[in-house]
Amino acid sequence: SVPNKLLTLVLIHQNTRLLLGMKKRGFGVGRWNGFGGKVQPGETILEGAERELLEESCVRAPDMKHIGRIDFEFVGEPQIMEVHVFKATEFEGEPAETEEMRPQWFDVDSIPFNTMWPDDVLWFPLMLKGSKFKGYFKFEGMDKYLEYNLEELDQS
Ligand SMILES: NNC(=O)c1cnc2ccc(F)cc2c1N
Repeated sequence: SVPNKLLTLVLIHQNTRLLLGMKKRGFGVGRWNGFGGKVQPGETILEGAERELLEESCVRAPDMKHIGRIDFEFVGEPQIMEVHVFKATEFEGEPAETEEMRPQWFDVDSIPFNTMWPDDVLWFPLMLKGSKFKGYFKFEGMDKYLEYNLEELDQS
């Protein structure tokens, strides 16, 4: 009974384009991803998301909204990774490369799923269409999930 590890993930979705970053080091290195990371003690999940977005991409997105939560379990690890997903449409500044991330715009019809986490292809459509969602994936290693569930939540 270990408390979940709180993480954030921010996607900037502007009309037909999506901002992703190539992770240059650390967890998920070599994959295109949204921006985010660990929530620090004393900050809210939203504050953590805003901080990580700025640190990793050099932009701010004051209109970001919480759109989902996905819990990731890894076989053999007691701590569940609780990822809170946020989406923004507006941003301030210019996306710029940092030590962590190389940002790039992708058309929503050509998202590079083959160089992303394998679960993204399942829930990105929900994120792109504006649904709220809750998911769970059990991973064995970094490239394969053994089980999952994913549900769209009522907006009402
Ligand atoms: N954009 N997708 C993610 O950020 C993502 C996807 N899958 C994961 C699976 C296990 C994990 F620990 C983290 C992620 C994750 N951050």
